[in-house]
Amino acid sequence: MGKAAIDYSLYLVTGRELLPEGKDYYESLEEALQGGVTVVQVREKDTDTGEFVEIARKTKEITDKYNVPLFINDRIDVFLAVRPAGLHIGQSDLPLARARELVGDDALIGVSVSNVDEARAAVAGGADYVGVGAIWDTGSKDVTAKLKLAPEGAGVVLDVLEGVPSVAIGGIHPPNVPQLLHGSVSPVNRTALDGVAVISAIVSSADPRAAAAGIRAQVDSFKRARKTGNTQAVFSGAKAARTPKELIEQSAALMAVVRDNTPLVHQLTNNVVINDSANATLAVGASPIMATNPFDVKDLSPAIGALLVNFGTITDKAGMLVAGREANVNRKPVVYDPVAVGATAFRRSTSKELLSHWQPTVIKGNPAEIGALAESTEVASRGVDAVGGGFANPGSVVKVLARRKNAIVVMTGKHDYISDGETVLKTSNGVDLLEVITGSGCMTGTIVATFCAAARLHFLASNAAVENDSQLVQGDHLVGALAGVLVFNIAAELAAARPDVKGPGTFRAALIDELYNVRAADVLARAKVEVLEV
Ligand SMILES: Cc1ncc(COP(=O)(O)OP(=O)(O)O)c(N)n1
Ligand SMILES: Cc1ncsc1CCOP(=O)(O)O
Repeated sequence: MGKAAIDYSLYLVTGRELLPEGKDYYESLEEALQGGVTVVQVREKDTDTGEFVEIARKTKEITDKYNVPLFINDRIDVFLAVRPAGLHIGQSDLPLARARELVGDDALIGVSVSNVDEARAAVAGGADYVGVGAIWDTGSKDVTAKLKLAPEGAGVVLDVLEGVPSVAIGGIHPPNVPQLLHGSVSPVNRTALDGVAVISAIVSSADPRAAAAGIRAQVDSFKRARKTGNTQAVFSGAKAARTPKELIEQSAALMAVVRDNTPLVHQLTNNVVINDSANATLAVGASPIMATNPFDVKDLSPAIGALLVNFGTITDKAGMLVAGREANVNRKPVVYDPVAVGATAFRRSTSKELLSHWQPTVIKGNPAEIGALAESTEVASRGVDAVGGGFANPGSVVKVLARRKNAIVVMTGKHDYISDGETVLKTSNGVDLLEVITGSGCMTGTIVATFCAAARLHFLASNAAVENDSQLVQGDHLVGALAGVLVFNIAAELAAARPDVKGPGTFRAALIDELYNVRAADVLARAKVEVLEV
């Protein structure tokens, strides 16, 4: 008998110790199955063999009723006593080759992997699926000393699986499922997870049916969209190759969307630029809100058009963590500006923490910041500024980083480079005076966030009836990012050309004026955009 194909969408690992008080294990299991669990693994860490076998046997009776495959965690003896669909083993358990000899060729074997080497070995050894983790910290198992992969780390593992199915495990709960699914799409092959494995998200719930149904719906909608959507550039919403003229026209069109809708642009930004950023937001026709308190930002999230997280002075990390997570939950664009991220170890670790907590839609930085995120040593940073001549191939740097982070990447400079991991754009607007006022890069982030809000609103207005979960945040954010860069730089050009501008001080005031005055016609006439790759 051959192996049956398994739907790994929602993989329940049991944990009787986590049941709510008074909740019966078998009752919880059955409700979870009714909610849509597709695979079950019995995991008993401190149970005598006899009792483990009895629990596994009864569990199998229930899973059989729902036609759901059952796995046994770690214990070959329990597997052999009960003969369910398969065995799940970790790196310190029975070796895969020995396990295969004992269970036979018809049984399935799942293997836990936490890095590329373990994943390659599991694939070579004939694993039927891999459990990738731990993704995040969890109270269900002590993973304190272990590296937590976060969605990005899981994506790197998915690239070496050669078609072997995968589930992610560790700290997975409904609010982070969309971030996990979208953020772990692999950088090279664009492979996605086949499912999520959870203990506490279902077992600890008083209503496991509803808990399971909620997560199952999240996984199903992601999978549906992957099947039907454009999987090449799912995070930008780009559907087809476009000419520079089309991209410029689409960018200019978003200016009216901003002015007609006045989106609320929530900004956690540094205290050097907070006032200029708020004024720049108002000038282009949007509405700034600069709230930083974690309690405040959670309530605000449903109402905002977009979120900007600029960590220039990193005074509000708690607010940044909550605001980004809530923006993901509410499916709002998140623009991340990792100011001077390469300059200190603290900044690097804070950036890692933020990006493991939420999924950005756009990452905007100067060459030093983008280089630091890409772990490149080609461009160094001095404080908040980039030094040196720049990257030999800037288009490739933004494209590779975009694929790794599953985000649009904008690298600012004399020329700006923008990529969604497929298309690479180069823009050449702006003026030298931008370099002698503080916060011009931060204001670019603000205006990019504003136009990403518009890109989402534009999508929702024109596709109201269309289900499209292929993106975490709907809308064409490649164009949102491009529009932000163009509007800001063209306003700067208009400001610099004014006869009343004599230097940085007058330029700064004129820039706010011209962000207010700049029109679609100016963008159409002045935008310099090249498509380097499609
Ligand atoms: C689906 C899935 N993935 C990973 C694990 C972890 O297994 P292991 O590494 O053997 O650790 P323990 O579960 O034994 O603590 C899993 N159980 N299931
Ligand atoms: C068994 C296991 N292996 C890695 S993390 C983990 C625990 C997952 O539990 P939870 O879903 O409650 O975080």
